[in-house]
Amino acid sequence: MEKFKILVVNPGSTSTKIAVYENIKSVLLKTLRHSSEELAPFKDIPSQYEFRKKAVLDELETAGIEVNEINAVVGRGGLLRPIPSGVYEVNETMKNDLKNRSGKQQHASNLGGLIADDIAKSIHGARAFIADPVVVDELHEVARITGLPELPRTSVFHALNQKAVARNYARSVEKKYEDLNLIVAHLGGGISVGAHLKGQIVDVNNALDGYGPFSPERAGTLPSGALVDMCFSGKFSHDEMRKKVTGNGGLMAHLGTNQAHEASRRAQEGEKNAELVIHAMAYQVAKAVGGCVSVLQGQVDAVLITGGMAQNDFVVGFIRKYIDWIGNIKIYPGEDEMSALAMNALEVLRGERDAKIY
Ligand SMILES: Nc1ncnc2c1ncn2[C@@H]1O[C@H](COP(=O)(O)OP(=O)(O)O)[C@@H](O)[C@H]1O
Ligand SMILES: CCCC(=O)OP(=O)(O)O
Repeated sequence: MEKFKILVVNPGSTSTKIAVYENIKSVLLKTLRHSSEELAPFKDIPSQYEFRKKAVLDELETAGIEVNEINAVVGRGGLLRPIPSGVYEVNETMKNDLKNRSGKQQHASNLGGLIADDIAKSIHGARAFIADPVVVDELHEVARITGLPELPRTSVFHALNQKAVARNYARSVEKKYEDLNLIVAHLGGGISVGAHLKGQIVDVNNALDGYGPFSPERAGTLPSGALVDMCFSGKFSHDEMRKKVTGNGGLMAHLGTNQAHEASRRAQEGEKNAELVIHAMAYQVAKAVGGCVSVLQGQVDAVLITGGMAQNDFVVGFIRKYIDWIGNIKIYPGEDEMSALAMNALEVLRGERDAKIY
């Protein structure tokens, strides 16, 4: 069987994850965590481009992996226009949108497709892809409506990992994803809680700058009147307000760190405010899960808790206190994004599926 080498590049808000697969076998898997201090010198996400790309190339060099032997580079997809789930070949339209479409709405995942394309271009014959970007949109029409017609709800979340973990669970119980009703809570730098109705994520919060639980670096749902007044107080620029909502909100605002494991350690060492804030974050996650139970009309096969913070029993313990009554809670610590990205690319390289055109 032909052997394909696939480089996976996954820039998150608080990390850069790098992997290399030879067919289905992982030969490199590395998570670089970025503290708020490390990212502070960068004025915005585009200016992190060289830093994140160098991190990827340095890891390959350290691991002794020859770049020229790579057949495909697959990146986590960013803030494109809303699109169906799937694997997409990086093209000029996509690159243009990754650079320009989102305006002041920014996320590190925008760099995934760009870095993938850049590295692939330097290798003879290599291809560049993204898969299940953060804008995958399967919302039910009723879930889109807000109290202002000009501000509908939008789908911006951990689509890649939500789908990958949900499919893993389905495999583990020998059922089809499309036959199950699942609730998936991804607890990363941002937090998303999605209602999966027979394979479609019909409701999910906007984990970036919309609404939902606050997270290590996002403010989540805020009192809208007070937010409007703050915007017009004259004390903050547009960019500063944006940064409060995404980047400097959540644990960052309350505790000065975007690293939940540090916040959790402080809480367990007796820092009362750290404990209260973590409890509050967990409480908001639990309320979102409860909302999804209603969306699924009580027909829930399982609740899956995943993402970086799912590795932490202290955080997960608070959530479970409020949701254990639902039953069948499964924990998937970390994420399955790297292998999901690699397998998407592998299937295209093997000709088992077509890459979609953006
Ligand atoms: N063992 C752990 N305990 C608690 N929090 C953790 C642990 N490992 C990672 N995290 C937290 O998870 C968050 C990052 O989630 P992750 O999904 O890995 O990254 P990103 O959102 O950047 O893609 C950070 O706040 C990090 O501190
Ligand atoms: C942009 C939505 C997905 C998200 O929040 O990802 P991170 O947790 O990696 O920042």
